[in-house]
Amino acid sequence: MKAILLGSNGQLAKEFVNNSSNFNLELISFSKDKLDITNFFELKEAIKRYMPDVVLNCAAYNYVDKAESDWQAAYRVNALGPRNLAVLSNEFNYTLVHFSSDYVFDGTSSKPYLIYDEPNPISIYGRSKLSGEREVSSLCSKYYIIRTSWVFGDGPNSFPKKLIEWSKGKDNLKVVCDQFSSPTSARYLASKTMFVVGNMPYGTYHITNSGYCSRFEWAKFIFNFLKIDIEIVPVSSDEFMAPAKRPLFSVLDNFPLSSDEDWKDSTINYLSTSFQL
Ligand SMILES: NC(=O)C1=CN([C@@H]2O[C@H](COP(=O)(O)OP(=O)(O)OC[C@H]3O[C@@H](n4cnc5c(N)ncnc54)[C@H](OP(=O)(O)O)[C@@H]3O)[C@@H](O)[C@H]2O)C=CC1
Ligand SMILES: Cc1cn([C@H]2C[C@H](O)[C@@H](COP(=O)(O)OP(=O)(O)O[C@H]3O[C@@H](C)C(=O)[C@@H](O)[C@H]3O)O2)c(=O)[nH]c1=O
Repeated sequence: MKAILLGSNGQLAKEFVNNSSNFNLELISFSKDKLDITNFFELKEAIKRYMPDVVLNCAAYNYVDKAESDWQAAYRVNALGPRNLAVLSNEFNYTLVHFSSDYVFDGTSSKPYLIYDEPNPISIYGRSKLSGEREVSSLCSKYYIIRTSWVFGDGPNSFPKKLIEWSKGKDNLKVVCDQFSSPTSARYLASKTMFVVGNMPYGTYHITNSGYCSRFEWAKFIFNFLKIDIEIVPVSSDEFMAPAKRPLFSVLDNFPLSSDEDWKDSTINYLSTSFQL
């Protein structure tokens, strides 16, 4: 299967690139510098040139706090970019694989969100991602929208890597204990996405690792496993006065898919390879 991948320097993108032969993908990948998804004409040229069967859109504006002020950039990348890709999917007949977020939900539910539950984002980032979903589902027919949560993988932007940075030079670290979701490894997400593309009808899916935890529990798990001696102090989200509100409970029910790998196993695999234990 010939595929174009966009946003190739991201966490998820790297998993597709590194495992392309296992996934049977003849992959042509572009970083933001080489191909910007907000540039319709350059996108069209690339699509016309390579005529892919599939486009994997791993490009996104993921700066949740910054999006509150820099909202035009968030909508440009997370909504107008997917619009370009959806329009071109109709013209060139490729399947569009687009990724979205648990942050499209408001987090007030007491049970995991189904694909049929009504989104109600509470941040600009969440609204921009929901707008991207709507562009894709309304403008093209051959699409997969895949929502996921708390992705960790290669690169400095994953929560585990941020925790290590935040903890440097400290003997205690405050971590929020009132936000719950499923940490999801980029590796698992890429491989389950390929299963969906090969086996499931078009539409919207939830793909996450199984189980869930608070950010506090996840942090404790990570520092324990890495044997880093630091006190992790549970605090409420209010204590950080972050510009963007986060959903408090954004666990995604993977129905009708199964979720085959627990977040703890994925976290251990990731820590063992990323920190060369
Ligand atoms: N990370 C997470 O916790 C979660 C992510 N998701 C979604 O999953 C998908 C993959 O996320 P993840 O791998 O973590 O993302 P990353 O932030 O790791 O990677 C996104 C990539 O997109 C690039 N990019 C930004 N703007 C453009 C543009 N205009 N054109 C082309 N490329 C661009 C970025 O480049 P640069 O860095 O140079 O800007 C970056 O390399 C995204 O859709 C994301 O919204 C959903 C839930 C959770
Ligand atoms: C600095 C600091 C922050 N925090 C908290 C505040 C805030 O709730 C959270 C911020 O961490 P992050 O920046 O990783 O979180 P955030 O950017 O909100 O992560 C989200 O990213 C987007 C892309 C998604 O789609 C979501 O699924 C989710 O992964 O961490 C602590 O608990 N302790 C600290 O010392």
